[in-house]
Parts: sequence; C-alpha cells; structure tokens
Amino acid sequence: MATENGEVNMANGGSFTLTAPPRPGALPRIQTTAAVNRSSSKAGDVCHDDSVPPVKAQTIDELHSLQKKRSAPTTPKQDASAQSPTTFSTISEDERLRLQLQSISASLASLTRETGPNVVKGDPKRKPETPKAQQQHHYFTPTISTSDSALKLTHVLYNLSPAELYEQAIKYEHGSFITSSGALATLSGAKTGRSPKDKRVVKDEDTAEELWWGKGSPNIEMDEHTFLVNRERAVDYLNSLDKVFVNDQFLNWDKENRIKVRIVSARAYHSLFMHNMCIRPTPDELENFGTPDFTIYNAGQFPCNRYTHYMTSSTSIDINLARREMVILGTQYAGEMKKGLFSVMHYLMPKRGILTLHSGCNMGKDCDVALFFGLSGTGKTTLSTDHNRLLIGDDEHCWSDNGVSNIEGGCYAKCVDLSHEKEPDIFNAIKFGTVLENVVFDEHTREVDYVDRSVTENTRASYPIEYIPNAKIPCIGPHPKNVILLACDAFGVLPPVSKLSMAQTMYHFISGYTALVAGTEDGIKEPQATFSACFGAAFIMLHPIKYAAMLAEKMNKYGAVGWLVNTGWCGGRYGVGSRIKLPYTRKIINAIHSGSLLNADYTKTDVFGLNIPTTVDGVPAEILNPKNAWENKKIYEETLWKLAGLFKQNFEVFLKYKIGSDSKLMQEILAAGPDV
Ligand SMILES: Nc1ncnc2c1ncn2[C@@H]1O[C@H](COP(=O)(O)OP(=O)(O)O)[C@@H](O)[C@H]1O
Ligand SMILES: C=C(OP(=O)(O)O)C(=O)O
Ligand SMILES: [Ca+2]
Ligand SMILES: [Mn+2]
Repeated sequence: MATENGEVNMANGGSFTLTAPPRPGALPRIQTTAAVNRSSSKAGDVCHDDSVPPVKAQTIDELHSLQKKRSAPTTPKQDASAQSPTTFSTISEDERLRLQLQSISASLASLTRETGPNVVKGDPKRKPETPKAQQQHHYFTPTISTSDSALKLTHVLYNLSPAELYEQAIKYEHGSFITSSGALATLSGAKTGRSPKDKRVVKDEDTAEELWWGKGSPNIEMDEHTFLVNRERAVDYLNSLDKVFVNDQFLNWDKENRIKVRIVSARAYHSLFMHNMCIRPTPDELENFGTPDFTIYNAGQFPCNRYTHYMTSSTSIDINLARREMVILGTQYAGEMKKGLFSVMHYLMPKRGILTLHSGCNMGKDCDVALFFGLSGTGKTTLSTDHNRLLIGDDEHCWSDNGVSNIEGGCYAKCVDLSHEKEPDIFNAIKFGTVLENVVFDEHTREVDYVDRSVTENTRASYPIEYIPNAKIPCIGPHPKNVILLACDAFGVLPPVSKLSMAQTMYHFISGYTALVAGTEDGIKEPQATFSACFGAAFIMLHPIKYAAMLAEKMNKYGAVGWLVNTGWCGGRYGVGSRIKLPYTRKIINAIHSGSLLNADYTKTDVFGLNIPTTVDGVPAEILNPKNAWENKKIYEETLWKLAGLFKQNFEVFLKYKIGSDSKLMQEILAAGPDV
C-alpha cells in the first residue's frame, strides 16, 4: 500500500487564502465561491474538476425570470385586478400541516448526536383520533431542552411523500413549478454546481494519519472547533425556521454494508432530491430505523461567516468523520449532499475491504457487468442507461467480495440538450416525482426547453432508479467483466476506443483525465485538461493509490478487462472537429459488452501506445484512429504531444508511491503511460 510521507501532508500548510479584509465603510458584496476561487487560488491547489461558473442573476427575482420563458401570444392575459388572492385551499392545508408538524428544535440544538430526536406517532398535543391516512407518518417530539433556541418551535416534516413535498415546494419555494410532464422544476440559487474548493474535512489525530491531505487532495482541513462553529450556525438557522424536513434513508444496496443516513434540510426540494437519490426505506425499516450512522445538516440558504477561521467564501461543506456529521452552508446545489455522502462512503467502505467507485454500472442478459468510470459529463449516466441492459446505477458503486452494489436509490442526469430521440429512457423518467434543477420552461405550457442554458449549463434531473424501465432492483450484480474508463477529450486526440493492459488501466485510472470546454458562452476555445485521480478526486478520502491498488487487485482476481473510451472530440479539437456521435459510442460500448471487441484486430498508436481496433461494427473505420480523422496531421501531432506532456506532468506526483511491497509495479504503470 502507499506510504504517505510527511511532505505530502505538509504541502497543505499554505494553501488557505482568506479574502482580503474589507476597508471600513466599504463592505464588499459577498462573492460566490467560484468568483472567489478564480481570484484567490492557484489552479492545481486542490482538485479542480466540474466547478460551475456562478449564475448571471444578482437577485432571486432575476434568477427566477431566467427560468421562465414568455409564452406564445395565444396565452390569454389575466387582468391583475380580476385575479383571486392566492387561494390554495388554505384551511385544509394548514390543518394538514398542523397535524403533521412537531417540534424538533431541542434535538437539533443538541450537540450530542446520541440524544437525537425521539420518534413518536401522532401529535402528542392532539387528542387520540388521528385520521388514518396520517397515522403512517412519524413525528418527532423534543426530549430535552438545552438552549434558548429550543424555545422556538420548529416543526419537522419527516419522510414526506413526493406529493406532499411537491405541495410544500410549490407553496413556499420561489421558483418551484410543475412541468408539462409532471416533474418539479426548481432553482438551486446562486450555486448551480458543486463547490469543491469549499469542501472541508476535520483533521484530528486519526484523520491526520488516515486521510489524504495536501496538494491535489480534495480534503481541505478544518479543526473541530471551527466545525462546531459552522454546525451551530447551521443548526441555529434551521431552528429559526418554522419547519425543517428530515429524511431517514439508506445508502448501499448491499444490505450487510448499508449505512443509515439522516438529512435535515430547509427546502422541500432538498428533501425530494434525497428521497430520490438515497435508498427509500420500507415502512417497517423506517419503524426500526434507530440512530442514523451519518447526519447532514443542510442550511444551504444561509451563508457561513467569512470571518470564521478557515473560511474563504460564504460557502462551506464540512465533514466531520468522528462525529459522523456534515454541515452545509452557503450552497443550495443538491448534488453537494449526494456527493458529500459519497465521500463518506469512500472513507467507510475501504476500511471493510470494499472499493468505492465513481462509476455507472449495468448488466447484460448474461449477467455480464460493466463499470463506467468518468468525470462529470463524460457519459456515466448516459451510457449506463442502456435499453438493452439492466441499470444497476448511474454514479456511485461499491465493489466487495460479493460483487457490485449501487450506493444510491436514484439517478442524477445532466439534461442539457436532452431529447426523447437521443435518450428516451432518461427523457421518459422526467415525470411526477422527478426534480428538475435549473431548467428553463415555457411559462404557459410548462414545456421544458432543454437546449436553453439561461440559468446554467449544468441542468439536472433527479429521479428514483425505478423510473428507468429496466432497472435492476435490488441494485446489485456479480463481479464486473469490463471496466470502461470514459474521457471526454476535447483535444480530439484520444481514440474513440482502446483496449488497455492492466498497467494501462492503472495509469489511466490514477490519471483520471478528461478535457472539457469550460462553458460555451465564455468563448473559451482552448480545451481545459482536468486530471482527477480515480476519476473522482473530489470525492476520495484516502490517497488515490490506495483505491488504485484495490482496483488492480479486484480486476486481477475477477479477470476484468479495461477499456478507454473517448466520448469527446474527433477529427480535430473542440471548435474544429466534432463530438463523437452518441450512436457511435453506443456501438463501441455494445461491442465491448458482447465480447466481439476482444477478438478484433488491433494496431498500436504512437505516443500513448494505445491498442485500437481496426473495425467496430456500425462505426466508420476512419474515426477509429484519430490520426486518420484529422485533416491537418501536423496540428494533430502537436496536440497529441501537448496532451501527452500534460499527462506526464500530472503523473509525477504519484511516482514516489508504491503499490505492493516495492516500486516495481509503479514503474510498470508509469511505463504504460505516454512516451514523452
Ligand atoms: N458520444 C457521447 N457519449 C456520451 N455522452 C455524450 C456523447 N455525445 C454527447 N454526449 C452527452 O454528454 C453528456 C454526458 O453526461 P452524463 O451522462 O450525465 O455524464 P456523467 O454522468 O458522467 O456526469 C450527456 O448530455 C450526453 O447526451
Ligand atoms: C452529481 C455530480 O456528478 P456527475 O456529474 O458525475 O453525474 C456532480 O458532479 O455534481
Ligand atoms: Ca481534479
Ligand atoms: Mn452522472
């Protein structure tokens, strides 16, 4: 296993840049994280994948106006004076809420997780006969009174159904609407993507030894005290509200290694998102839920205090492994919760010899399982959702001695440019119960315009996995046969498919390359190369070499074959060539699944030394070798060498680590990279 040396740990020392103190009387506007990051931190300090530029709107109303498109003129204009006041059947709704709500404030304010809320049935203030439909709900009641904030009654809406959450969202959350297909469209506010540079982890005696710190690591350190400051801020905020949402759910379909999670949040949208993304307990399982293994306090609407030590912006996502808690301040992007829990799994599971994978996963009729690794936007969700195969999951998995299991209960698809024609299964999953984040729709017909990027490029749909018709439930499968590494290469020099040796698989897994264009509107012509170890450096907790060693061991043991698939550009870089057509990538993936590609004829490419097939059924042969696909061979060569150089530079940091007892394996892995 890798030996972590002191050097790496120390490298983190100077990487915290506090925003410059404001001059008296000239308080600066609170900047969004992305803006702060751009001005204050050097690229490469921490993992830098998929942070999304801030939205253009300055106020909620402006944001909201981006979301709705003017209807066609046929829409009858309503006379404002003739409009009835918002009569949303208030009486029954209020009565319904009153029945459901209970105080949780004392337990929220408690610093001791163990004295969490008691679950009782029904409202203790009410006389016995609770209507039958409501008896199934569970309600919290405070058991202790520890702080002033306990005097404020905060009601808990516990594991509400999607229908109830829709009503809550539409009634109380600005920018929430039902779309024509029945999905709940909503806005995530200023943050429309994750904020990896605001993800902090408490460094204590244990985690200082165990976790990966320093250059390249996603774990920005914070101390226990600062965590408690942020925690108190989040909890006080939640307590100041009239109501909070609580979800009790599971992670990991492998029942032996299942984790119980509790998510406390302030928005119905967040509760519905987690309802979709985590595994939904049966009524019996909920009855016996007990103490959660991990709790999220999501106070995303409320900022952290920028003058708190360690804070570099108004956003902070804080993980405390010892307390088994996560606190979210200053971002409402829902993906922060699911990916935060994924990080936690990246810590807990390897301790049990289970490898966590940032990959999609599906299974053929012959029970052949394929993994799809890749950074955001490379095609994990799209390619694992395959009408001819069973979907095990689109994003987060475990590989144990028993095989693979999905960590989640739902999928989170990018929906920019989505169409029924291109991706029917995902398109059809966008119905009642699905959360649609930051999409633009017609004001009147409520038809979503997936092409519109007014709010963000990173529009998303979150739906329960059973909304995909051929989902494999329970979401588990045997050991993988194929391990497919996806890279969206905007340089256009990686072949559409290559068969990898074990050493090459490790080289590319550790490198975790993709190159995307950083937002079309910014006019950025140069592709941005990103290297994110294990195709998920933003979520790993231990040193990447530890996961890589586990992957090598499992692939060897179960005879899995590695493949590199470029889902990006072909025939030239971004701006010159074009993105490889999805139907072609699907044909390539089919050939991998069927085994036909194993027996194809191969040639070796220069520089990267990749084995590429000369033919693939249904794919034009001239695109299989990028050199043939490029018109200008000279620019092709230059671009190829440039990318190879970037790979080499990125890999240098890993050379001092060992896999196994000596450095032999690491040398072999290095030799499997490009010759530069
Ligand atoms: N050849 C291709 N292969 C895979 N995806 C493609 C391809 N061409 C375009 N796309 C688009 O790229 C995006 C991939 O996103 P997604 O599957 O959500 O990625 P991930 O799950 O890895 O974040 C989708 O919008 C998909 O339609
Ligand atoms: C949810 C995310 O993952 P992905 O893009 O890999 O689907 C994310 O990066 O916020
Ligand atoms: Ca990265
Ligand atoms: Mn995805």
